[in-house]
Amino acid sequence: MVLERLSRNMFQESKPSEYLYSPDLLLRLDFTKSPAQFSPHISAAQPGESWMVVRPLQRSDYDKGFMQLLSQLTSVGNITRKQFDDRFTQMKQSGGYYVTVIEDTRSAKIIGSATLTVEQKFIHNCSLRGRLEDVVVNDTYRGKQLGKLIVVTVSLLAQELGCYKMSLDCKDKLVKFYETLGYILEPGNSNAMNMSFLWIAPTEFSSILANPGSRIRYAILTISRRNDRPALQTVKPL
Ligand SMILES: CC(=O)SCCNC(=O)CCNC(=O)[C@H](O)C(C)(C)COP(=O)(O)OP(=O)(O)OC[C@H]1O[C@@H](n2cnc3c(N)ncnc32)[C@H](O)[C@@H]1OP(=O)(O)O
Repeated sequence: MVLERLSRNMFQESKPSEYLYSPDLLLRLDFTKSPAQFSPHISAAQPGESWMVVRPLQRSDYDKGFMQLLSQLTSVGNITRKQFDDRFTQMKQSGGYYVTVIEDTRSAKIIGSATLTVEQKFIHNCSLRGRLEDVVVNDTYRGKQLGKLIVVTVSLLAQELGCYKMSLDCKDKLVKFYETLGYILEPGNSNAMNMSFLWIAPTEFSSILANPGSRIRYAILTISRRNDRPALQTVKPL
């Protein structure tokens, strides 16, 4: 019955759109395996409202506010439909990308998203490791368990796909949130370290050259081209 409903929600689109990965994978998730407490109980198959569906990203989600949702998490840039389409195709072809969303089907808007990426390893007998990325819930829908729902969904998906562990980076204030979902700060092994490379889109690049020092207080020392895009390779604070 539940599976029937989820399948119906997933396929009942007036114009079917391509999924990033098979929606069947989400039908197999067993929410009783998660330590997360839901009150009332909800799951990917039964998100608690008839107008809500948890599913893989679709190509048509560009028109359902997916990029606008991501902009509540971090800077996104002006992504054109072609850029979105190309990236969707690359993610699908490479495998290992499980961008999962929650849609409000009343407004045809994406209201939550989280990404599982699966790394293939040689260690631990050619194991798989999951990484949780880009978790966001639309600000008008927060506090209704949707953050928990989307994180638990992709975490169980990682387990279903055979990952031996799942990791994430987050701000200090979110540690408690993730702890309630089964993530653990391991003593002596919980430092996130980053080396940031400042990539810059061609349009932003020209605007910085036109207005040196206006938005970014760095001097450009060398410029390289990578993936056919100009990029700052070395920067020095002014
Ligand atoms: C790996 C990563 O991507 S880290 C990046 C996380 N994303 C962001 O910071 C983007 C902006 N924030 C958001 O989109 C949302 O606030 C989210 C995704 C963090 C949480 O979404 P919500 O739908 O509000 O979460 P949900 O309703 O499931 O809340 C679950 C619990 O976490 C707590 N919680 C939620 N957000 C926060 C927060 N920002 N700080 C502290 N606690 C929080 C809630 O109080 C709730 O606690 P309770 O179960 O005791 O009532």
